[in-house]
Amino acid sequence: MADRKAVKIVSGQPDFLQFNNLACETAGGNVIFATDEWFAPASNLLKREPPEFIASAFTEYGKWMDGWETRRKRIPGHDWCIIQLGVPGIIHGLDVDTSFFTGNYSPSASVQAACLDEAPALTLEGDRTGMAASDSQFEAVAKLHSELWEELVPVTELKPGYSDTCHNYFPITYPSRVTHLRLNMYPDGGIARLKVYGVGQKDWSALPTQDQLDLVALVNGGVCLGYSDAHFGHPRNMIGLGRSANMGDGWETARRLDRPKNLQVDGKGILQVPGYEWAVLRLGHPGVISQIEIDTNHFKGNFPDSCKIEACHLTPEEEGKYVSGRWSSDPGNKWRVLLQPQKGRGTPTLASSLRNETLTLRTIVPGAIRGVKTDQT
Ligand SMILES: NC(=O)NC(NC(N)=O)C(=O)[O-]
Repeated sequence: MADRKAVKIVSGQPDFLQFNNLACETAGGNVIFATDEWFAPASNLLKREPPEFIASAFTEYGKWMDGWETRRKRIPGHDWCIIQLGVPGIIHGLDVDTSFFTGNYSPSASVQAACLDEAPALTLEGDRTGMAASDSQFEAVAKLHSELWEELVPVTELKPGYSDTCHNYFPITYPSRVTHLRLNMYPDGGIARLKVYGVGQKDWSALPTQDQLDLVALVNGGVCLGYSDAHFGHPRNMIGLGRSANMGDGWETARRLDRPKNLQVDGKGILQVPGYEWAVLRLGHPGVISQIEIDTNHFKGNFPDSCKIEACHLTPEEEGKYVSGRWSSDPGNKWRVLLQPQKGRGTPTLASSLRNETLTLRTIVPGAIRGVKTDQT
């Protein structure tokens, strides 16, 4: 396989950024409680869009900020909020992003985790003014639930929200499934986003084996393990919840700017652009694949010329051998074609041509799907 680029790990950035954001609002993440939301609501922490700063924007509460920002504390205690993950799972890393909070960022933070079958029964309503609850009431709620929480990140100084310091990355080694996080700010201040990078973990034991479901979906534990290019959109977007809102919600590569020197004409006189883009996705569970949907919604002038899907079953050890940037080689001759190359369509979707196509490769029990996307001309 001609490899355009190895998986891109931008130098200095942690590997865990490749995983899914399990707390993102588009994955169903939700803030269920916050001690104070005077300047800006905690729900902003989970927004998918990068934080913004609008110098002229003020509200009746103060400067408009794109994040969670509490008042300057004049009483003992600290501010905290509880986040219900959209996709419960194993967490590999956190980004506490303080973008644009400079004179008002939270100086320190800690993060706790819990696995709760039900959301904690919080007796206090968080309110914007924070006036409804006295500090002792807040402390009572905190204490009530203290046995639920295990420490993921101890109290740690944060860096301010300038462009070169705003990402406060924390690699996490915590082997248990997490459903809820508690983010603590010491004592108060602002944080723009909390990104929770990990892999969803579903309880498969409760599901009948004959049920059809999307094995690669983020909510079912699917994850992108590698790709050739993610210039405009990461391939993990393909496995998000529901249909995409716009092009930014899909996988989009950069144009191959080296095209002119690589153009070839085949035996039939048809122009060919050699090479292709690829992404490797691990399924949430091994299974028999009977249907594939490839949705090119919104990609009209830039949909892929064609695509092909290959599948294989890999043990964790075998996967480990591939992961070190060597997805382009196939030493074990493992990959089998699941979907022969299909011509893409810009509109409305390629899915319409595949939705009814049943692939009955009953002899293959894939543990991964490899999607291969050619570049447009
Ligand atoms: N200019 C500010 O941001 N002031 C205050 N914050 C907001 N959002 O108004 C503060 O707490 O420092």
